[in-house]
Amino acid sequence: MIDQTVLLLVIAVVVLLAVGVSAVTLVTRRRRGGTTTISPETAEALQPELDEAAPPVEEAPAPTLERPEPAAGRMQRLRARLARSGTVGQTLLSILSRGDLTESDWEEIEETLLLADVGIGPTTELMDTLRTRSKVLGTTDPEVVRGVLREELLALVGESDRSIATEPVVGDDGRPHPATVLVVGVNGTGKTTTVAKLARVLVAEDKSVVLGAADTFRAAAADQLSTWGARVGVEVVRSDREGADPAAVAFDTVRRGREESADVVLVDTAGRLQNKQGLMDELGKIKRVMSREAPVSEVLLVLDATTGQNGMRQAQVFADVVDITGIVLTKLDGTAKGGIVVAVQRELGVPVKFVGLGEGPDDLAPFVPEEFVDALLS
Ligand SMILES: Nc1nc2c(ncn2[C@@H]2O[C@H](COP(=O)(O)OP(=O)(O)OP(=O)(O)O)[C@@H](O)[C@H]2O)c(=O)[nH]1
Repeated sequence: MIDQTVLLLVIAVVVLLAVGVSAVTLVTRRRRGGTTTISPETAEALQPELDEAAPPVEEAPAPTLERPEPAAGRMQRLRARLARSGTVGQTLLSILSRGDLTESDWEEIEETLLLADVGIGPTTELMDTLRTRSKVLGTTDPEVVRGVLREELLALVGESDRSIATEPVVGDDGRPHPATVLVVGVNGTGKTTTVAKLARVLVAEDKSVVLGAADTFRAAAADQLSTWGARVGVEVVRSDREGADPAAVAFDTVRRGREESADVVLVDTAGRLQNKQGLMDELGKIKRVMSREAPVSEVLLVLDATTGQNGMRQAQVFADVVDITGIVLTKLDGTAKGGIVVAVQRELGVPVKFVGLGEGPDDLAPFVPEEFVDALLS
């Protein structure tokens, strides 16, 4: 009898100990954030202890994704930011409206154009056509003069395909791959912010996008891109190691884009001075390595509009290393040197596709020549 009681007591102690150990293990695992699978019976038996031991886990609210502003019409919205560039248009209008222009008036026109960074070639061209047309017209009517100047400035900016590749294409291997866009330029021109802003433009067009943080010199650049990406639900491929091979990150980004069947892959690169041969060679390598996974559809050169002729020299070297297919002219807000739009297109033979008009997330506008010229003359 006593034996039976002792036996029952021992069994009760063992069961209690087993329940206690399971409860402690489960609580510890929950606190580490891991997961485990237990039977429904055990879960039921443990529930009271668990409820007491661990406070209910509060679900983090799902982040609300931003809906970026559609790209169309942005230049119109941001037109006031071109006010400083507009001084060139205003000055030309006032000189041309004087009538019977003297040589000193023409010199003033020339100086205005050169100061606005239009460049020598395009300036001479515009002067010639304006001389001819003003003689033929023989009028000082401000509206007529404005019309002539508008036409000639538009001709100078020129027509071009300013779209960027955003459609997946079928590769030589018969598999589809995303449009891939490599973004390059010297330090501080606004590459990282441009990549982020471009992602927003694409998201606004319902494109799926993967970003690559191949600026591995500056950890902050990858953080910056990740933050911007998270705001619109765009994945960012990056390396945990500072100074990692940027070509490897670029390659992984394209591969990830393929796995995800993304429409577009955008790759940010570190700023590099055009006279550092090693860094320029590295850029060539990034492009080559990316191409192993999918041909590079687009190379965008980001130029700071405020750097004038120096920017032009950079552009030429970049164009020699990686075929540039388009220019993004940043910081066009707050500069009187809007003429760089004309000069850079002429010099490189590739169009300005986007312009940066501020630091806000949607302050990147597709470049529309008519809206640009109208802003200069308003
Ligand atoms: N006003 C104005 N500022 C801009 C524009 N685009 C970029 N910026 C600013 O320029 C600064 C540099 O931008 P980043 O995107 O970090 O430049 P980055 O080329 O990636 O820099 P590195 O990686 O160091 O070469 C930031 O303060 C941006 O907000 C623009 O269109 N207008």
